[in-house]
Amino acid sequence: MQLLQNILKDIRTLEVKGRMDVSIESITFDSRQVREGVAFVAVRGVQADGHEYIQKAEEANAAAIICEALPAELQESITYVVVQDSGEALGKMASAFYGHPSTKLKLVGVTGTNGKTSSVTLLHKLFRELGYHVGMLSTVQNQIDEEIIPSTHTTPDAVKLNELLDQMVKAGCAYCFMEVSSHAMVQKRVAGLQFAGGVFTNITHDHLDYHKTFDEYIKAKKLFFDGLPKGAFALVNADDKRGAVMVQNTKASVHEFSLRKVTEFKARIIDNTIQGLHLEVDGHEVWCKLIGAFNAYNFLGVYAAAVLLGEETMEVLTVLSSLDTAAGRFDYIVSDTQITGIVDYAHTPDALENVLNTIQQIRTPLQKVITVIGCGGNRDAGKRPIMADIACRLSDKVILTSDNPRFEEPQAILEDMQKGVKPLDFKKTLSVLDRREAIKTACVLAEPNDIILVAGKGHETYQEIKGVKTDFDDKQVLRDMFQQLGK
Ligand SMILES: CC(=O)N[C@H]1[C@@H](OP(=O)(O)OP(=O)(O)OC[C@H]2O[C@@H](n3ccc(=O)[nH]c3=O)[C@H](O)[C@@H]2O)O[C@H](CO)[C@@H](O)[C@@H]1O[C@H](C)C(=O)N[C@@H](C)C(=O)N[C@H](CCC(=O)O)C(=O)O
Ligand SMILES: Nc1ncnc2c1ncn2[C@@H]1O[C@H](COP(=O)(O)OP(=O)(O)OP(=O)(O)O)[C@@H](O)[C@H]1O
Ligand SMILES: N[C@H](CCC[C@H](N)C(=O)O)C(=O)O
Ligand SMILES: [Mg+2]
Repeated sequence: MQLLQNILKDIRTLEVKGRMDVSIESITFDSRQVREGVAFVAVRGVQADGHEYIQKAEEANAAAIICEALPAELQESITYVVVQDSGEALGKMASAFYGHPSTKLKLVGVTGTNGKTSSVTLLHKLFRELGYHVGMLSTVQNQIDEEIIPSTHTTPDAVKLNELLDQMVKAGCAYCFMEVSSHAMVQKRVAGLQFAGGVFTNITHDHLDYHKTFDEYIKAKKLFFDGLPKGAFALVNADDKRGAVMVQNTKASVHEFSLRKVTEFKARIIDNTIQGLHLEVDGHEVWCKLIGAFNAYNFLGVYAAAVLLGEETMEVLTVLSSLDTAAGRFDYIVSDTQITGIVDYAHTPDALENVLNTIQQIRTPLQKVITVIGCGGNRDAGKRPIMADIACRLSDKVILTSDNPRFEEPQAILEDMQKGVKPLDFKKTLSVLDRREAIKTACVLAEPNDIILVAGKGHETYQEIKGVKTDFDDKQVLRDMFQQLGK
């Protein structure tokens, strides 16, 4: 319970109608959650405008309504507050409501197209091993030490986010490592948070359904670094050509890591095998369980962040070398006939290319590569033909299929992908709409020692069709098919 005036202390209000000393039991941006004592914040979204639900919030006896424009008629019993940007106000209000939890631990955000989950998972495991209580917010799951809290978004909404940070503070966490998505930046889900540091992994094609242009997508990611305070660190991958742009206007101290240039933190890949990476990091030789050149970036970024947070170099490298990454990232099983089935969350062109390049680097000339790939519905359609083309270029056989069609027609998504298949590759490509059947087909086609890559869903344990999620786990399906087919 908090007084409205305390929650709004750091927010510039344009107009106030009613008492500011009312008690607020909770904050919501969803009229369906409004009860007596609740403050409703009207936010403009993609599907709807929260301002259209102000009447619903009034009917549900909201204590206060925070909005960008007042409704025509006001209720006596409700306090109305007009702000410039209600999304930003929501973030700051949520932070104040929970007593600014982000200032009571060290909060580090990781942003970029790929590698966020891998990085925060490694950071969480590393700092646990170093003896700290640690929180994590990620696409796969949120965590407070070993307690798992299911996650619905890569970056939760501002209210949930501050509630989780508050729980972390109460559990004695010294750190929280979180993913910061570009959607979160545009929607100001992290407004009002105090970050101790930020990490940029890379930026490539994704989410253009939402951001419209690549420039807008870059701007969304850059906003995160623009907002970092003095005293925080801004750590960027200098091998990504947008690394420098990210930190152009930041007040934080800039640090770089690279595999190709001479920067403060640097690494070199000595060997890259299915057992893991052999690296040289800042002059020290290390082996790690992570697979693929792209994971050398994740390893180096995590190492650099830990050193910037004051940890000792050798201790960090020793612990990191023993860690696994997140579930569903280059996760593999080997069948009785030595077929390797890899499950990976590559759902962007860059990720798919990286994973397939890794497979090409570690396979023997006799091993065929069979790729099963789909693209999500109601998401960036531009990446569909590109991903199909990459799959064809780097595999011996490709099975195009479905990946969370959501509200789109699976067949239409498949046709978008097929447009990327070059005539020369028609022969190596099959389209199998049903994902289970597609994985089965890959297993039927595979001969002993071959490699099957099932890409796009990684850790996900469902298939989402028309708003309904049904159980589906790529790794389990692979296991079942190997067994069923006696492979
Ligand atoms: C496109 C997008 O990001 N949408 C998010 C957004 O919803 P929206 O803008 O569609 O909201 P809306 O339906 O237009 O409604 C506008 C406002 O009216 C309110 N409303 C609506 C109906 C009603 O009856 N009453 C009411 O008050 C809503 O609560 C909302 O505040 O705000 C919601 C609340 O925070 C999010 O749950 C929702 O995430 C949807 C489910 C989603 O799928 N988001 C994905 C794309 C996403 O956020 N992904 C990123 C990145 C993924 C990655 O690459 O890792 C993530 O961080 O997860
Ligand atoms: N540093 C990296 N650079 C390029 N590709 C990567 C990198 N790390 C991981 N990948 C690839 O991207 C996929 C997704 O990785 P990860 O889950 O860590 O990214 P993410 O940024 O969290 O993605 P999302 O935005 O969906 O949450 C992996 O399965 C792998 O194929
Ligand atoms: N976080 C990503 C996940 C995509 C995963 C893929 N399986 C799909 O459903 O498109 C997104 O929301 O775009
Ligand atoms: Mg993620």
